[in-house]
Amino acid sequence: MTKVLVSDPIDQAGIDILSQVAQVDVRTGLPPEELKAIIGDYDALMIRSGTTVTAEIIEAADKLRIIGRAGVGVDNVDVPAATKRGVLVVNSPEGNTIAAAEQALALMLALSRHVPHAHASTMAGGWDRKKYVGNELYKKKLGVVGLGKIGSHVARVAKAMGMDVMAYDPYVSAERAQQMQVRLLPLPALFAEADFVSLHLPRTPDTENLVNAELLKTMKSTARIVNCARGGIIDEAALAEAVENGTIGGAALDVYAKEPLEAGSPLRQVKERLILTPHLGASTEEAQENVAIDVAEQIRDVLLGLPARSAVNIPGLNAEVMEQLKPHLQLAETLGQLLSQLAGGPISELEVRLQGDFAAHPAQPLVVAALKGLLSTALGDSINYVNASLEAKERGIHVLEVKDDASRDFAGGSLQLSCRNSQASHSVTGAVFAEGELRITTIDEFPVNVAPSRHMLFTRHRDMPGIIGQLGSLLGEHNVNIASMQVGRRIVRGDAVMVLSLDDPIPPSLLVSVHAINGIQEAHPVTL
Ligand SMILES: NC(=O)c1ccc[n+]([C@@H]2O[C@H](COP(=O)([O-])OP(=O)(O)OC[C@H]3O[C@@H](n4cnc5c(N)ncnc54)[C@H](O)[C@@H]3O)[C@@H](O)[C@H]2O)c1
Ligand SMILES: O=C(O)[C@H](O)COP(=O)(O)O
Repeated sequence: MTKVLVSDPIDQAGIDILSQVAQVDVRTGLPPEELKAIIGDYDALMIRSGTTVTAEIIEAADKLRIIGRAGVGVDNVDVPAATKRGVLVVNSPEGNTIAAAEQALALMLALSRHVPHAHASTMAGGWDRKKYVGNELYKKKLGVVGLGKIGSHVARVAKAMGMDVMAYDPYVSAERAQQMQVRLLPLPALFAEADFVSLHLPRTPDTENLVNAELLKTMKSTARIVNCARGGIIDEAALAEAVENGTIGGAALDVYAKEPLEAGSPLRQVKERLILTPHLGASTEEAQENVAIDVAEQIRDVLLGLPARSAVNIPGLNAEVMEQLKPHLQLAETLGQLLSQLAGGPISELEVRLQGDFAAHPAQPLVVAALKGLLSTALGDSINYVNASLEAKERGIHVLEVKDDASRDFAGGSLQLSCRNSQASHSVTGAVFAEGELRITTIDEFPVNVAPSRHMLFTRHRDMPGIIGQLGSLLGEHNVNIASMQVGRRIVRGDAVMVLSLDDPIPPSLLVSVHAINGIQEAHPVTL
């Protein structure tokens, strides 16, 4: 029975989808040791930010095929460790965009009007109208750091509220900023000019403690900062001090370097002009339903053998590409399998050549598929689209991609894989014919026209009378049935190749006899 573990609170809509294909166990708040102890039973894991999926947990996950993050950030998953193990990681890149943007806007408004403190004071019996005089957002300068999905929505709404919006994002073009009517500024200038700063960038080694004591000192003493992105981007001790000392006008945080926020955090000591929420950016009913459905559908699909649409660790190979390129990927994988069996040993170089109309397709997915096929002979089921490139790199396979749209051998083009190792080089070419039918069209540059089949035998031999008959009789004597046979040669009585599609595999003892036939130089049994 396929089993899915849900280890964080997930909307019921997601559980219902998973239940269509698997037994779903919801066990939230598991300590890491307990998660490690049970993960080996599960085919899929669905999480939010509450579960940390370490390399140790992935190592213990013998059956795990997919980790689904019902949200955006996968910084709580050791993605390289998952990739190495061939475990797919998927997320929901857009399901909570609006929720997170609205949380940032809510905190900006709450900060500028002292909403939480005024509420607490009123609830405590007070009626302090003077202390809580605030500021308007209208005509104030907002600096958005990270103009991605959430940052862009914040910028749009802020503009509609009459704010003057500036942004810092080293990866956003001037055209995009112009389209959004946002001024792009360097980070120091943005911090110096802003009345409000809202952070919407990921936490990476580059962005860790990006907002430190030094940068805070450059802000206006009335300026306020909001972080609904990730903890660790702001130095929390420096921020607590800057708010306490009046270096800046206030701050609102939804995310923290360590979550849950530690009891002894200096942030908890700040009494005024600081608002803290417990990572609620994505916590709307709408966003939770969106991300749960988005990720549960992907887990369901992957468990059914279908591609995922938002895979984090196979960039460029989403469901749409997989669907469009299905026969082409299948061809690349088949040619990879065939090539590795012809080579019969380690390969140091693989060339993937997209010829004619094939060159119009993106090369990367075809390279990944070719590598998966190539490595599956040695690594079996442990190799997949997730870890194929990494495994190839670790094995020192140098990959060359070539697009040659001038070569016009077939309508639709062709794909050629060539490999080199210390002893020899081999090449195979294939094409996708009408109705997605696959064909092997050359072997070591000899022309053939063969549909791949489960069991095959490839020979290199001298083109001379009697060889085909001898081989046919030999296989017949050993009860190996030949489904089809083809010979490819470039010159009469020169070197030739023979391709046999067989109904049965060739036993090793029979292969010795095949090699013994006079004129046969090489014989490679192939299983696809
Ligand atoms: N508080 C929450 O509950 C919550 C919810 C959703 C997302 N998030 C977080 O919000 C952040 C933004 O999410 P998104 O969906 O908009 O992501 P996104 O990928 O669409 O946008 C991130 C933007 O940051 C920019 N960026 C990267 N490095 C930068 C740097 N050094 N300086 C400035 N900009 C940089 C990127 O170019 C990109 O435009 C992420 O960290 C995400 O994890 C938090
Ligand atoms: O990255 C995200 O999607 C947000 O931080 C939301 O996290 P959550 O799913 O734990 O609320």
